[in-house]
Amino acid sequence: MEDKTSAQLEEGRLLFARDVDFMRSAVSLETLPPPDLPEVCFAGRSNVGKSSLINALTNRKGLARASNTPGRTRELNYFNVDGRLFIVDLPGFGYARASKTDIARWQQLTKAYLRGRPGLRRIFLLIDSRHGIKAPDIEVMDMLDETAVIYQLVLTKTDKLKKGELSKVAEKTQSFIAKRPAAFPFIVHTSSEKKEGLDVLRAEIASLALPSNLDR
Ligand SMILES: Nc1nc2c(ncn2[C@@H]2O[C@H](COP(=O)(O)OP(=O)(O)OP(=O)(O)O)[C@@H](O)[C@H]2O)c(=O)[nH]1
Ligand SMILES: [Mg+2]
Repeated sequence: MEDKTSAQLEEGRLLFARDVDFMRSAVSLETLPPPDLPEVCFAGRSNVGKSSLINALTNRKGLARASNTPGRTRELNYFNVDGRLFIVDLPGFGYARASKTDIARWQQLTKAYLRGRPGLRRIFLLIDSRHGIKAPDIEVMDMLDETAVIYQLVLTKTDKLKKGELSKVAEKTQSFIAKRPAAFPFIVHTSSEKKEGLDVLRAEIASLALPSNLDR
């Protein structure tokens, strides 16, 4: 994991200490908000912990709807962080308890979004640390490697693993992305449950946001 300076960590903490508001749910590319701010999104297989991580980062339990049932998030949910950045909670891929038509529609929307959204500064691709990188993740990375948007891997639910197990997964994941052209070279380890790795992720996100009012 990347070392952040104390100034970077502080910048991240300050950003997330400010207002974070749910903005809108979009079910089509036409209903996305105008791309007026830089944005980052949380992508990953169903149930990997995208919504929980947004709640943990913002310290707001019910902000993004998390659930035990895979396929909980079905729209692109926009959050406005202090007027400086959008965070987008994406529907998961790889599973959904819904009709085939619905699944196809969500996935088409998500893919179109990931490929062509103006203002999208980084895709955080979440990987369940218990499972590691799976075929559907590779499919998404293949697609992203063809685009100019950088994606960064985030290992989630690290509280479920013993230290030794986690270092093995981390090592494997790190060597996997070393060969990927659009992958950000550092992975982040997080536990929303134990609130670990959040400050590093906050700092990374803050580095992509507009400068704060004070600096503007
Ligand atoms: N132990 C543990 N469980 C977690 C963690 N993060 C999420 N979970 C659990 O994993 C399940 C799925 O979490 P969500 O945040 O809803 O996952 P998601 O990726 O948003 O799922 P979809 O919206 O279906 O794509 C929930 O039961 C969470 O409580 C974590 O850090 N540790
Ligand atoms: Mg979700």
